[in-house]
Amino acid sequence: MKTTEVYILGGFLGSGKTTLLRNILKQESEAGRKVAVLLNELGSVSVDSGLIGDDVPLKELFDGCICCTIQDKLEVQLHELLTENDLEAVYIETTGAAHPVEVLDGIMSPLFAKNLEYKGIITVVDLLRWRDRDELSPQLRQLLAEQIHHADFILLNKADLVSEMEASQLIYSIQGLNPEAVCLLTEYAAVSLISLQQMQRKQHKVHQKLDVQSHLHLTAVVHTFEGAVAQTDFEDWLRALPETVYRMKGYISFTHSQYPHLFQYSYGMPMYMNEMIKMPLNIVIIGEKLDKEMMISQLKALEATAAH
Ligand SMILES: Nc1nc2c(ncn2[C@@H]2O[C@H](COP(=O)(O)OP(=O)(O)OP(=O)(O)O)[C@@H](O)[C@H]2O)c(=O)[nH]1
Repeated sequence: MKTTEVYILGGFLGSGKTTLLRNILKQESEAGRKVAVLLNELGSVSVDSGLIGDDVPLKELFDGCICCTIQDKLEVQLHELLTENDLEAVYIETTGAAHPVEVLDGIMSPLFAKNLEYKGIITVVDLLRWRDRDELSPQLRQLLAEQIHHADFILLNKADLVSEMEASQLIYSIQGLNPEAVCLLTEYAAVSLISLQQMQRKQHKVHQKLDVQSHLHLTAVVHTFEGAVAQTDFEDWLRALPETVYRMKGYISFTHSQYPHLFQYSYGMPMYMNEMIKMPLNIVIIGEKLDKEMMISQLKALEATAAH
């Protein structure tokens, strides 16, 4: 399997995600790249899939939001898409009510994390809704703010519906929540594919200038264990992790048992399940401000200690 780029399209209900997706697919098709789409709809009738051409492999996830109910299904469908098609990129349109951490968690499976190049989160913001955010419930306002905070690329959409003066005030407030993301004022989510493809490179440049610690965006670190580790050492390592590690999952082999354990970690709580077969010993770590090199070298050190 070759490496496939993965983009997450997020943003509140009605902000313009489908409009963006259609726009991207048109450009992808013109560029001759083979891409697929994962659509997540709330409810069980597909509305958006009719908008996508027949030549684009498509999987739909019904009845629930990627984050809450159907992560396992998402994993299977993504796996099928990746193995059945030689894909350049996968676009995942999330329900407007999805939290970015949960979505990234849903796609970063230890089974195929190595075949994915996670490019980032593109958030579409409806400028009218953002202007009138005080009318929303505190929970929804919080979700909108989180979607902006975690984005790597923000489309300030429906610019035609606000005045220039309003637009500049709204941009200012959005950049305040996420100074590092690329912000673009758009009408009907008109954005060039090239600028989306470059988003990581741009970020990278910014990082070099700034302190690595000030990096705000969600990161997924993937490590493959070569051997077993001692459970007590591993748990010491867990306890010392920063609070910005939100999720971990993977297969881990402990020195005391023959088969690996499925390991899940969510906001500080580890959970283990016995596996009865050999699994690839990949572990995925999701969080903010993660020091990838340091984490991997710490995990390697645990393996080295166990091997002696
Ligand atoms: N005026 C205006 N309307 C827009 C713009 N972008 C999208 N729309 C319209 O807004 C509506 C919602 O757009 P969608 O692309 O379906 O939004 P969505 O985020 O996919 O919506 P959900 O799937 O319900 O979450 C559609 O009627 C679009 O035509 C824009 O820039 N300006």
